[in-house]
Amino acid sequence: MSTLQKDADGFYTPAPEGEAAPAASSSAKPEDAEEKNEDASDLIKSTFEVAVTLADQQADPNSPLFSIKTFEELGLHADLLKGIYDMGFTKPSKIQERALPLLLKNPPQNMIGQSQSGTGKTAAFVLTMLSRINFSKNQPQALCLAPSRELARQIMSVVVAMGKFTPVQTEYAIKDHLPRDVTKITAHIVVGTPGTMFNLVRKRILDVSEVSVFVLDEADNMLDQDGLGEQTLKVKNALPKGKPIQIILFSATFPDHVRSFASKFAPNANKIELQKNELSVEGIRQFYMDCKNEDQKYDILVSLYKLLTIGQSIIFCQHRHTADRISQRMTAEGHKVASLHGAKDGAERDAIIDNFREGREKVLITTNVVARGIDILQVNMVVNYDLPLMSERDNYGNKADMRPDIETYIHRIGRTGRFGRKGISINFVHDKRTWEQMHQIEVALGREIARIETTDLDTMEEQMKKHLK
Ligand SMILES: Nc1ncnc2c1ncn2[C@@H]1O[C@H](COP(=O)(O)OP(=O)(O)OP(=O)(O)O)[C@@H](O)[C@H]1O
Repeated sequence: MSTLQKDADGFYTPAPEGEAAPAASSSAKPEDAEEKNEDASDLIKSTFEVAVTLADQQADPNSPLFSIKTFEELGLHADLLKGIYDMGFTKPSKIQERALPLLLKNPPQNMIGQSQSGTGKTAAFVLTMLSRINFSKNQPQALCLAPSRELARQIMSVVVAMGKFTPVQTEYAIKDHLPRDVTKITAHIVVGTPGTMFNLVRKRILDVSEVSVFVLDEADNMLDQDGLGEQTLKVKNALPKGKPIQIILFSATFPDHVRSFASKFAPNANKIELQKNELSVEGIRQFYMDCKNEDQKYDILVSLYKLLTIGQSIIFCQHRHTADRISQRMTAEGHKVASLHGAKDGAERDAIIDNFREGREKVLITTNVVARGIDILQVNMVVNYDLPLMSERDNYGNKADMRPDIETYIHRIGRTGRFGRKGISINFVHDKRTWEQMHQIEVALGREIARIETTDLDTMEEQMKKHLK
């Protein structure tokens, strides 16, 4: 069992002996030393460290329940354990080790949990929702919000898989999903996007009087005042007052400007936080290519096609019209690519992501709509055709893309390198401004982004094969 000590800032960190090595020493491990037949949990063992702050100052961090090493130690119902093992999970990942004992404790406590992309946050909150349902009541008891329908559908697939041996009933709160004449949702767990979830509450189709768990996945995005924050807050404000509701916020990123709002949204939460220099996983090797101009970005993307299809790849553009334009052009030139963005209708979006998930499409050209949360293990390459930028208002109040959006960058590249796997990201830069924006990202993350000559695809292929091996 891990031994924890309190540091000067009041964070609990593992004592030096026994526990996992911190990031610096684990990065010194030669890549080749990775054993090929380790089980999946071993792959992500000790690649990062988290700081845990307990809301309850009296809690004993040395208690055996503070961090678990097996799912059995959680005292879960046998049907849930069966679900976990049926999914092929043998032991908890680091975030699950740390978060689950705190999440499952009674009386329930709020949680603000941060861990890198692809490290198993979903299972932590899904297991919490499932373990808090009273299956004899046919009423919604747990709500989960995500920023996109694609992510809501993926989370639901985890609820269904993990709850396979339980009588759990589920429902979506995503656009155009429920039949128009529906009057009442009786499912135990409802997963969806904030606008649709609020509409269902407002129309009294979704009765929230029995809700006891409220989860925000990609919480920093869900609380962002310029984006989904308003709708998310409306859902929260509709929840019953004077009744304890466990609020759970998870993300790989919590930028400073949302941290204080998150603490108000989930008061007295137990907190699990990453260090600033540990925000991206080590398995993702980052490159950039210096393109002559915008036009050459397209030519280079086409020349990369063979590499893009070695496994699966996601190409991120800043705007929908760019994603459409390059996918139409590539298709016309005989390449097989799919494009996905928020202007397509729900059914089409579902079909596109399902085709990609099943491997029927190998290259997905998209926008930030799938930057967060999407978990497709075969994706080994991410291309930032356009770097992610923050929209800011210019002097005339018009929206202009300016500063690099560090959080979105972390989430975008995190679509590869899932759960200890290896991945590659390539950024296209084409002038001084885009190079500087990329450099700011490099500095913020403290990880090298290596240059690859645009003409040197052989080196790229070599590097890629070596890294992904
Ligand atoms: N204990 C475990 N053992 C084996 N595989 C696991 C375990 N926990 C999670 N996984 C797998 O790891 C992958 C990544 O998990 P998940 O999608 O929950 O990551 P995440 O932390 O939510 O990432 P992101 O920040 O990108 O949303 C999934 O394919 C999941 O099935």
